Amino acid sequence: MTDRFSFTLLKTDGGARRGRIDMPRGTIRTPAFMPVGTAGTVKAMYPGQVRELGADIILGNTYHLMLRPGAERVAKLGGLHVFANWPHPILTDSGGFQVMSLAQLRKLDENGVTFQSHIDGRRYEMTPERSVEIQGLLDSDIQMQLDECVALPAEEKEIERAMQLSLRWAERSKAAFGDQPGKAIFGIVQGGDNERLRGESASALAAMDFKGYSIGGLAVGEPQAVMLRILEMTTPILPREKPRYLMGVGTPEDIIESVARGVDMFDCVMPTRAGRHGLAFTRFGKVNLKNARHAEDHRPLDESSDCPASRDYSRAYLHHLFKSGETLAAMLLTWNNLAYYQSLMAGIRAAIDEDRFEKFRQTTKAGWARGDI
Ligand SMILES: O=c1[nH]cnc2cc3nc(NCc4cccs4)[nH]c3cc12
Repeated sequence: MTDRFSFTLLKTDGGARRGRIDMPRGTIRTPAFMPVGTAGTVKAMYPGQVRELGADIILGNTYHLMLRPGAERVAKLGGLHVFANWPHPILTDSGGFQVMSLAQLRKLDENGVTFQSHIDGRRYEMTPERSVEIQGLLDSDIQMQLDECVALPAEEKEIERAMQLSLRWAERSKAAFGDQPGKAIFGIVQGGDNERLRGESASALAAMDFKGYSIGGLAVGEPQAVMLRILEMTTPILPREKPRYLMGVGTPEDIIESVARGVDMFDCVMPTRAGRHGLAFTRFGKVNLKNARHAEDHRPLDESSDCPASRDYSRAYLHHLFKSGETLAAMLLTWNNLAYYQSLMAGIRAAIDEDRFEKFRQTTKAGWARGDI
């Protein structure tokens, strides 16, 4: 066990990195996928189940938790780990991204962003200092600076304005966080799809000596090629000995291509949200269980899987559950999808350990391309 945050780069294989983050609440094996637990729950899953699948860390959303049940209330109840019965590391977003995508009547200025709750219309002010205070009240292990993510496509001067503001907010967030050895705050690289601005943002943040670096402003609808091009020129500018976290990414293909370009940590609602809507992720690609072609298919999703949801239920039954709107539908497909994502991450980590990442990447992509037989 350790009393402080530390990242160890264990091995590289081409651009892919194998590492580990040691924190007081546990170790995070990288490359890592963080299931999203927005309101203090990974939807349709028990915490113990999420852990059994191999998740070392989950994500919580500051925006949702500050509105309901409230950061001070979570603190009064012992912090998010006690409240949600997840004793392992938790990473929280700063809330800024959700404010801009969910809240009403948002006003952003130098000091921060004021907004009205999408739940009850109450007014809030989010500043770099308040965001860090809220993440502290949640007892978050890995915290994010407050930033401004612009939607693409956008004018260069608009991207520059938001990137420069985010750098000023990075300084303020880091100052507010202070010195907490057992926790970490990450800077967030912005700059849209503009390589000059991305370089300026990454270089300036590297000089601020954060414990880790998030790459923001992506997975906001841009083509995958744009995301990968930005990654290719950004990760080499970030300190090699610190973790890189690509926010909001992604599909299994996005993840494997981003690992190849030096990313260590991922989070995405894809496996959980898509699962609730009938989309199964498997090693032979995606399967839409609402499709009538499954109505009499007695095969499970993947008989070779060690996950009961993938192995012990027929596609016909899963199809029936979705058509009937049964609660178990979301439970089983979320379970399958998170099992698949964690098995993909375990496969990536083992492949890097054994110097066969490129082979793993080709074989895995071929499996998806083969499609669902
Ligand atoms: O620049 C960012 N700053 C702070 N949080 C983020 C979260 C992000 N999540 C996505 N994509 C996944 C999405 C989830 C919901 C809408 S897009 N992109 C993201 C970018 C940022």
